[in-house]
Formats: sequence, structure tokens, C-alpha cells
Amino acid sequence: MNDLSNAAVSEHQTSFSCKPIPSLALFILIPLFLIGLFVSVFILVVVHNAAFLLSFLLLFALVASFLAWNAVNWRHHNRSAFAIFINSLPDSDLRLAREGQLVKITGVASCGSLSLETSYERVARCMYASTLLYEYGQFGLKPANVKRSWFQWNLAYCERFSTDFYITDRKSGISAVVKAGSGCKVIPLIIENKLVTTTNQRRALSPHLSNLVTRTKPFRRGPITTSRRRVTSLYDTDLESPTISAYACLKHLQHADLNELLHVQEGNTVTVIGMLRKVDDVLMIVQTPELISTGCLWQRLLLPVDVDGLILAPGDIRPFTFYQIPLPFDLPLKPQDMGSGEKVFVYEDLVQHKNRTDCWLLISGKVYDVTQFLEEHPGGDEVLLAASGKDATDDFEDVGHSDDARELMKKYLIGEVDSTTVPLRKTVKPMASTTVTHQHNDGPGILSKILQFLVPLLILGFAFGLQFFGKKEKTET
Ligand code: HEM
Repeated sequence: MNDLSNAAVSEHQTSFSCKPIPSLALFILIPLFLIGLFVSVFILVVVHNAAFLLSFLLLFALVASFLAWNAVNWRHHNRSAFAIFINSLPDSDLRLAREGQLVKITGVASCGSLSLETSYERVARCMYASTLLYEYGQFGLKPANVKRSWFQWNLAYCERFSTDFYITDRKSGISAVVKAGSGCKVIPLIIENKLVTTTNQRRALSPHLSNLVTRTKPFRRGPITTSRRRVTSLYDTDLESPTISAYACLKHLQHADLNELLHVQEGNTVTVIGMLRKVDDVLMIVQTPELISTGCLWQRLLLPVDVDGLILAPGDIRPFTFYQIPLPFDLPLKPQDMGSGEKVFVYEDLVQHKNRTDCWLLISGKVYDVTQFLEEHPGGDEVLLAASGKDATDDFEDVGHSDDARELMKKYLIGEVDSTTVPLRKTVKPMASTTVTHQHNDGPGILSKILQFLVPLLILGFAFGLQFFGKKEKTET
């Protein structure tokens, strides 16, 4: 069994170990802002020209709104960047997936040798269970209302457990072991939004919760002054009793909610994103040794978000509010979306077809056998040969082919590539490759992009200021 509770508590309700805005960016931006402000105020005082100050403030307002947009999207609008990224990843097929590959498998889950029971409600054969206990954060003068803003509720206690389980890939019917048990970092993309008012009937306590009650027993029903006492009162008072004041027992249990379920249980459809391992012919999905990055989503002005761990999500993620975000780009066709008879190719295999007698092209995820077309191609056979053995999408698009050319392509279509086999250079950063690994969003890439804009502008502004200053001095003399 894997106890994820501590990580979850320390990250305070956030299952991701990352931030939408790199803190290093703030460390650099704040001094830059102060320097810029100082320079522009200096110019204003000396030259009596407010143009520089105004443009400086405008620029910084833009940068600030961009960062605020990212923070808001992450914290209050359901982690858009990551949801878009997950949705954009096509499901992998276990038949085609290779050792060490990043895979996204969706299928029915079933328990292995070890199963969980949720600690609050006795539900057997779970693979992931969580119980979050919240306490009311105010001084008890008002009745509790869980619909009120979140800051009135503090996380008082957290339990999150996961175990290894089996998943049966819905594409291939092949089963794999998901190593979500001991030693693995699990990122549960499960909204824990099921609020349950405590009652006598529901008080089936886990050993963890019982311990908490025992430890805090002396404070039982006392005036509520500390968080610990409030936690105690959950178990020692009856919320249904009219004699207990409404605000003396202000707590709710928040449970993992997976498509109206309170846990991930045998028979649920789940999606798992991790690395495929083959050990003695047993397929396993394990935590990737690399950070998984969403990459920049410029369409929505979102900075990259890195996630470190095995991702566990509901199988059908669309109905969730969390995931109800329109995709900014079209998903590549998945094999099941294609007409019958068309094949799915592994990238490594298809790039072998790159000679005059056997020439395939990979364009926008589709595979074309252009061997017979080489002689007829208006742009010549050499360009086609040069574009084979790799992803030729950019080469093809750069030429600006006509609609007729695109229509003609259909004649040579033989299938599509399993996109999970295409090297994911942009989205997965190797752990050992750079020093930024595990610094999550504090990567110099984003910073250098921000600085690339800011520094020249500041220098330009400074130069203008000096020019004004110089002119003024001249006219005065
Ligand atoms: C199945 C794939 C392809 C088909 C069916 C195809 C078809 C055509 C056709 C019909 C034209 C005439 C111009 C037009 O109608 O747009 C053309 C021109 C051309 N194609 Fe392709 N093409 C394919 C792939 C590629 C690729 C991968 C490249 C790589 C760079 C390429 C490079 C060119 C060039 C350089 C021209 C000449 C453009 C010009 O003279 O203005 N084509 N192609």
C-alpha cells in the first residue's frame, strides 16, 4: 500500500508538485520592476516626460496579467493547462507500445492481491481511496456553510492511499500491472469534491482516524479554540442532535469523487499515464523517471506545467467540470476513429521505409506509401526521398501544397502512426539532461523568454530617457 497522505497535506489540496508560475521568475521580475520604476521615475523628474513611465507601467501590467492569468487558470479554473495536455494525449495501444515508452492507457481497473477499504465508508476492493477532513476556519460565530468560500475551511486531516492494480487496455484487451503501490509517486487527477456531513451511522473509523480521536480526547466537547479540538468534535458529537450547536461541529469529510463514485474501485474505468516496462513478459506501467511537461500552451497563454509521478485519472474525463475545457487544437485521429482496414504503425518501423523502392512519408500523423508517386511528384522525387525516414509534416506544410495535392494524398494513404511511439522531445524532459530537472517550472527556458522581451525594452527606454535628458541639457545651456 502506498501512503500519499503526507505529500497531499504538504501541498495543501494540490495533487501536483508544481506551480503555475516559476518562483525564480518572480525573484527576477520584482528587482527588474523596481529598477525599471526607479529609472522611469528618475527620467520623469529630470526630463519631465512621463512617456517612459507610462510605457513601463503598461509593459509590466501586461506581464503581471499574463502571470495572474496563469495562476488563476491553475488554481481556480481547474488546472486548465494540465487538463488540456491530458486530453490531447491519444490513448496508447498496449500491443504496439514499447519498453520505456510514455503511455496513456484507459481501461477497466481490477484489484491485485492487495485492495484498500476507504476509511470512512466501508467500500471494499479499492485501488485509490482518500479521505480529507476539513475544519471550519472561522471563530465559530457563524453557521457553517460548505458552499462558502474555501478560505474558511482548513484541511485538518488527510488520508490518501493507493495500491498496485491491473488495468485492461480498452484498445487491445491486454492487461498490465499499474505500479501505484509502495514507493511510487501517484498524481491522482481526481476531484475530491464529495462533501459528506458526518452522522452517527457513518462513523466507521479507520485506525488513523481513531488514533486522532484518542490523542485528542481530553478536549472533547470543550470550547472550540484549536483546530485539534475541532477535529475531535467530529467523532464525539452527533451532528444530528438538536442539542449540539450548529457551529460547534463544523466539519465535513471530503472524499475522492470519481464520476459520482467516492473512490477508485474494481470495475471503474481509469486512465493511467506512466512508463511501460516489460519484466519477464509481464507488462507494467510505472512512474516515469522523467518530468512530464505540458509544454507552453500559447493558444491559452499558459506556461508549461511539469508533473512528476504516475498519473491516475478517471477514464472518461469529459463529464467533469475539471476537464470541461475546449481543446485548443484538433486531436490527431485515433486508430479506432479511422475507417476499417487502415493500419497503425510504430514510428521506428515506418522510418525504415526511406529508399527509392520503398518510400513512406509521415505527414500529420498519417502514413503514405509514395513509392509509386516518386516519378510523378511535381516537386521531384529527391524531395520526397529526403522527407522520408522522419516526420515530414513541416516539410510538406512549408511548401504550401494545394487542395488538389491534399486530395491526391488520399490515394497513397496506408495508415497512421501510433503517436505515442513518436519521440516526445518537447513534452518530456530527461531527468539527467539539465540542471533544471526537478526544479519544475523554474526552468531558465521560460525566464530567458521573459527576459528576452524585458531587458531590451528596459535598455531602449533607458536610452530614450538619456537622449531626452541630453537634449534638455543642451537647450538649457
Ligand atoms: C503524399 C505526399 C505528397 C503529395 C501527394 C504531393 C503532391 C504535390 C503536388 C500535386 C504538387 C504540385 C503543386 C500543388 O498542387 O501544390 C507538389 C509540389 C511540390 N511538392 Fe509535393 N506532395 C507530397 C509530399 C511532398 C513532400 C513531403 C515534400 C517535401 C518537401 C514536397 C515538396 C514539394 C515541392 C518542393 C513541390 C514543388 C512546389 C512548386 O514547384 O511550387 N511534397 N506536390
